[in-house]
Amino acid sequence: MTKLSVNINKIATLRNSRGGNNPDLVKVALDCEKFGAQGITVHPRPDERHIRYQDVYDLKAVITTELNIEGNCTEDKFVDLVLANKPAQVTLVPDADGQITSNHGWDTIKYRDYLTEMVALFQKEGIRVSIFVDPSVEMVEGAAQTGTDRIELYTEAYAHNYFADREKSIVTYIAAAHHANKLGLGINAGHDLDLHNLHYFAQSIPGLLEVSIGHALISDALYLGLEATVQKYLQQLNP
Ligand SMILES: CC(=O)[C@@H](O)[C@H](O)COP(=O)(O)O
Ligand SMILES: NCC(=O)COP(=O)(O)O
Repeated sequence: MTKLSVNINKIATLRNSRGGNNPDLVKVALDCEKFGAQGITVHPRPDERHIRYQDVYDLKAVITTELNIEGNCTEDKFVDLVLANKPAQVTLVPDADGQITSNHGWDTIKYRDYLTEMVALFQKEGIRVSIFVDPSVEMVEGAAQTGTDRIELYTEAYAHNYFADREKSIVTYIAAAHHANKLGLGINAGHDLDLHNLHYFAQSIPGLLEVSIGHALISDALYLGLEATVQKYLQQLNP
């Protein structure tokens, strides 16, 4: 079974646009869980333009499914936040300053020693670690050498090319997934997955444990409502 972790960054973006607490981020997270989501993902960024550091404490106190905190572990504030909250999972994403959204995975070969240290630091606290990577056998190989529990395949390229040629767009992901399975790494995936491209991705990737989805899911909820939307995504994953 592939789990759905709902990324609620966009709810925080909407809330922050008026300075109050509408929509209520914690309530949305609890509702996502009530509607069937098996996890909540947040990706705090240093400028706190959506998820604020305090949000992570507030969420950790109440959610009952897995909390997945994504972000850049070269930021001390991020590392401290993760260690203080001890989520079920931390996903290490190599964001550059001022980046609009995530746009590449870690170079797990160049930064292998650094990542090995970070993985050990989080694992020592009982936190499962996932490293965000491009769909490349070499990057999966490098990730395995860090001791990480999982990788998260960066799916922007797949999503972008899905309508032009879905068979071609998934080739590198299948190869990366086979290699991860061979090395005993768990597989997560995310970025720009939506109701069009999710089912084909989930059925094509062997051993896909979790997807984290935010932008499209929250956008769909404007039309369909949050409950129906979460259920539609769950249906695409595990028909
Ligand atoms: C790692 C990843 O692909 C997502 O977390 C994405 O970066 C969401 O972040 P934003 O909501 O800031 O775009
Ligand atoms: N890890 C990917 C994620 O959390 C959500 O990405 P997106 O669906 O907002 O593109």
